[in-house]
Formats: sequence, C-alpha cells, structure tokens
Amino acid sequence: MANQGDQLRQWVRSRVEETTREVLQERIEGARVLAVASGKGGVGKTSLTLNLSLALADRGQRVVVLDADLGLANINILLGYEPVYTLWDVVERHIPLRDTVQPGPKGIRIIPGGSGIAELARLDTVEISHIIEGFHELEGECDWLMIDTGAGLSEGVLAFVLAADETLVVTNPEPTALADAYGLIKAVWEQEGRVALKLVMNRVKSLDQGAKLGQRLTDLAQKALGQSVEFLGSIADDANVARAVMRQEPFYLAYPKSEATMAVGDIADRLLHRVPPPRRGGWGAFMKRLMDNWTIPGAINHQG
Ligand SMILES: Nc1ncnc2c1ncn2[C@@H]1O[C@H](COP(=O)(O)OP(=O)(O)OP(=O)(O)O)[C@@H](O)[C@H]1O
Repeated sequence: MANQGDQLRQWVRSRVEETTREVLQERIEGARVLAVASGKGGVGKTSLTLNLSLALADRGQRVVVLDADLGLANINILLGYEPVYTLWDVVERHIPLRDTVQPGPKGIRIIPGGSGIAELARLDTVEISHIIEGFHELEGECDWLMIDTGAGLSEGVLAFVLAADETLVVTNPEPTALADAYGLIKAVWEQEGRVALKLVMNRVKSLDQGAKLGQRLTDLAQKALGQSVEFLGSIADDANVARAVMRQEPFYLAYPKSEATMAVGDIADRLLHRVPPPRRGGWGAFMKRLMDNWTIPGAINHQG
C-alpha cells in the first residue's frame, strides 16, 4: 500500500499534469490573430501577408485575410479581382460580414477592408457588436486571421498591432526601413502591448545578411527596451516576386520553386512548429481591443 508521502507525490504530479493540460489548451484553442505590419511603406508587407497565407493553407490551415491597408485594396490587386463588398458595406449598409468574404486560391478567404477600416473608429456600441458578432461567427471555421495593416503607424495601424495575438514586423535591409521597424517595436513597447512580436527580413541579398540584420534588430529591442522579438527568417530579393505582381498572381503559386516561395514556406513552418503565443480570447476579444486601442494617442496619423 502506498504511504502518505507517495500519495502526496502522486497528487502533486496529477495536479501538475492537469495544470499543464489547461495551459496548453489555452495556447492551442481558437484561431490565431496575426497582424503584418511595417514601419516603412513598400517593404513587402502585402506580398508577405498573401503568400504566407497561401503557405499556411498548403499546410492544412484555414486562413482568412483581412485587408486592412487603407491605401489601396492591395490584396485584391495582387489576386487580380474587384471586391463586391468591403467592410464599408458592413459598417454603412449593415451587409453581413460573411457576404464580404471573397474566395481566394488554396481555399484562403479574403475580407476587403476598404474605407470601412477608417469607419471602425466612429462606430457606436451596437454597431461594434454587429461587427464583433460577424467575426465571431467566422472564427469557428478558421485557424488564422491574417491582417494586412497599413504602412507606418497611421490610421489605426497601431490599434491592429496591439490588438492581435501576434504581430509580424516586416522590414528590408535599408537603414531607413530598419529604423522604422525599430520605431514600430518601440511604439508597441511604449503602450506595454501584450502582443507577441516577430520579425521577417525581406529582400535580403543573402540569408546570412538577413540573419545578421535580424539578430542586430532583435538584440537592440531586447537591450534598449527589454522587448523580446522573435526572428522568423528572411526572404531573398527575388525577381520572381515582381514578375508575379505583373501577372497579378501570388509568387507562391506562379513560381513555386522560387527562393521567395521556399523562404515563405520556412516561415510558415516556423509559425506552426514553434510554441504559439497564448490566445487572447478569440476574434471577439480582438475586435473589442481594436476599438479600445483606436483612441491611443499616436495610433492615428502619426508616421514613423
Ligand atoms: N522579396 C522580394 N523580392 C523582390 N521584390 C519584392 C520582394 N518583396 C516585395 N517586393 C516588391 O516590392 C513592392 C512592394 O511590395 P508590397 O506591395 O508587398 O509592399 P507593402 O509593404 O505592402 O507596401 P505598402 O506600404 O504600399 O502597403 C512590390 O512591387 C513587390 O514586387
């Protein structure tokens, strides 16, 4: 018969197992909300959002992409189609969110934000709950909500970044782009954001250059701010990317053997195989944080 000491040890072990299970459950349940952002414009944010979404879809993931870039409906241009409805129709005309969803390649689905993104800022509680409900309904069918934000910190970009579970900061090797990427990381740190930050170096000359620059930026964030940023990898400067843009086809599909496609595949693998950040309450909670964050000073019309 087990003595009291053994019984106690057994009880402690089962409690530890139970708690671990609960923690893991919290980590793996619900769709992940990932915002893609950059300090500087034109560094490849939209291109990464779309092609990474396809790579995730290729790995069995169900992905919804929210095109929240106010400038242009870029995702649609990259895919070569006109959206029927955008988030604007949801906000202004009360069209169900589901009706805005456009089918994309490999089963990904796209929600064109259009000018509806700016409108989100002035919604009242009833209108917000209508939007939240729409997102909540879609969440059950998805593993990822990928958000293509605008460049810099303008027009609520910081609100999206702070509301997501994780934000992927994209930069290229140019000193100005690196400085602006650091500015974005610092802005998250200043707001004591709980979002998990990740970094991708785009348009590198070599993977070695990317790794060095990535290390330098993540070290700086850690030393100067105490802010951890996980480096996810680099994408080569690849002429196939521009070729695919001209064909209005994602490079992941048009050039499946290109360096850029391989790199995006590796980044998708890292996202899937490294420990995911804890979920922060699903899409409803994400939308709620988004609205709350929108009023942060500097979240609107503040560049760099
Ligand atoms: N790895 C790459 N190799 C070569 N060209 C690239 C690469 N990534 C992006 N580009 C080119 O850079 C240009 C800008 O890309 P993209 O539109 O994705 O940038 P963005 O950061 O989303 O821009 P914006 O700030 O306007 O939203 C595109 O024309 C694309 O062809």
